Amino acid sequence: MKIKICGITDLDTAIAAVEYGADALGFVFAESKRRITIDRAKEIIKVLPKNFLKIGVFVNEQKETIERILEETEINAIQLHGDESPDDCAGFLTPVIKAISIGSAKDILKADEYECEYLLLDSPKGKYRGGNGTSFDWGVAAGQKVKRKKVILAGGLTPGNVIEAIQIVQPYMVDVSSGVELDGKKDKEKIKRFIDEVKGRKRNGNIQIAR
Ligand SMILES: O=C(O)c1ccccc1NCC(=O)[C@H](O)[C@H](O)COP(=O)(O)O
Repeated sequence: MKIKICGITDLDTAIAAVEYGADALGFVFAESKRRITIDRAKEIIKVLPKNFLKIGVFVNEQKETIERILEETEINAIQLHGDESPDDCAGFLTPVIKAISIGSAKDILKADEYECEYLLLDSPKGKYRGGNGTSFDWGVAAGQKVKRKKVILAGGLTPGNVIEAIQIVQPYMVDVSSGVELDGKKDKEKIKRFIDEVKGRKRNGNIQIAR
């Protein structure tokens, strides 16, 4: 099971998350309380391992802007978290994650229209387009076959609920932001607890992972 920690804004947290065992970090370039500047992202990314998965999160952004940020920052995957069409998601040289808000099972079927490598299932949009700390009904996504795509589960995950969510949805990766924060800031202790839970470091028994 892979783990993405999203909404990284400082080097200390980024390094800690990598050391604890995160597989991917997300940097939000859209309107958000976690928005990061290109310069700050560059400072963090240059310290991270070259092949580590560094994901830029965008909402309805111009393709040229995304490509410029990719070039400047060495971000190596993009997450499109707005109303991007299948055409908007095509033609990038880096892997694309399309985020879909899940209200009902038919929302997952929309995914078939997209040719991207990853599909991120998130709760319906709140004030910003993501990172709202609310979950959707995981039962809706249980056992859904998403053709040719790796599923990333997001939305309201915490160290306390992530194992149940994994058991129900059986994703390829889990993604967390609010659930590893304290007073609106990333909290290293919570990040460690989240990662330890998912990696099974403090648990007895096995969880069945299908993908
Ligand atoms: O995190 C944000 O502030 C954000 C703002 C605008 C678009 C996307 C955003 N985050 C995307 C993510 O991948 C989050 O990790 C995902 O929505 C889950 O967030 P949370 O429910 O807070 O764990």
